[in-house]
Amino acid sequence: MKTQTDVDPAGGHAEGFIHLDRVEKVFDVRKKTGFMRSERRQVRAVDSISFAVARGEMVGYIGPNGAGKSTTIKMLTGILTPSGGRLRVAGIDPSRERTRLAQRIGVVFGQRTTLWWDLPLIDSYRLMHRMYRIPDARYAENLDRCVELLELGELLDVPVRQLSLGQRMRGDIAAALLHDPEVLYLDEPTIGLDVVSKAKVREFLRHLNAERGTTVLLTTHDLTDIEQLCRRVMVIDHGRLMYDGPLTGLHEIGESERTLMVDLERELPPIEVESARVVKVEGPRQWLAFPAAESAAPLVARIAAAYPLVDLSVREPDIEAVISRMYEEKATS
Ligand SMILES: Nc1ncnc2c1ncn2[C@@H]1O[C@H](COP(=O)(O)OP(=O)(O)OP(=O)(O)O)[C@@H](O)[C@H]1O
Repeated sequence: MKTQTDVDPAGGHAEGFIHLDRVEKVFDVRKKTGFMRSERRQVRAVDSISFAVARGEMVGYIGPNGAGKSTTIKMLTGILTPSGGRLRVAGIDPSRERTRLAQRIGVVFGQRTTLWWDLPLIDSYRLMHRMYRIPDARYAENLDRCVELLELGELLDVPVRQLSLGQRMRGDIAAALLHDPEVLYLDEPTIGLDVVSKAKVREFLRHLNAERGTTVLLTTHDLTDIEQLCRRVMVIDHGRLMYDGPLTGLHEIGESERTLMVDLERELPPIEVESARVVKVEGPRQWLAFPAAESAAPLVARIAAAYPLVDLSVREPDIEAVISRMYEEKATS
């Protein structure tokens, strides 16, 4: 399997800024097997995973439900202790020095908030200012930057429970960055957001990574997040690392397909065009599947030249489909 390693400026291989060496996490679970009876079972949530992420990289960490993504992130923050292997973040062993590490990392869980529900947004930030003992000047500078880039100005005095999901998510991202962390873990930061909010979050993360060199590990079910933000993606399934490389390579391995949705001026028979096939027609709207590794631009040009095209959009394949194709490929090779 292809693995990227960290290369130090002197030219040799150095330990990654985030470094996992055969890390494991096994949970002991009790399963009821009858009245007053239960059985002990072990769940291997993370199974001998090794990877290195260099400082300043923005990496996608994807996989189906229950694959082991959140467990990995919890070990990287020190919330969970690995059952085996070696793990370091910025040279720190997270489970041994959780408090020291907290000063250097930021975490955003899309499904949960770290903000105080009943307080205005700004009060949560003030509390974090104290909790993290952020020097006043640095706090003011970081807050100003986040307020500007995440468009939070009008929201600072609004209680968190009154914010929309997209506003709350931007508020949470700012909260994770007030203490200037070198690493940001994002677990589903765009889940449930509308198109405009997703675009704002992605734009901000791109800016953060480019301007501040923040190392980002991004967990998502939305492959568009990965496509727009990460040059490198790691795929985990059943606790094991299945792939580590560029997203295009993943599409090639899985021979996955993207979908082009086109709106025509009127109802027409299925479009006939090279390297794509119509999979659905509904009135003047048609859906075409085409290889995910190919650019959509020449396909769109061919359709526009031959058909009365009004509008279009491209949808990425879902992660589950890509991964099941990877398995099919393995089974037949
Ligand atoms: N505290 C726990 N006790 C027992 N089993 C757990 C615990 N936490 C996670 N697991 C199990 O470990 C496996 C991996 O779970 P994990 O939450 O890491 O997956 P995930 O990839 O984050 O999934 P999702 O995308 O659904 O959030 C699952 O089988 C889950 O049931």
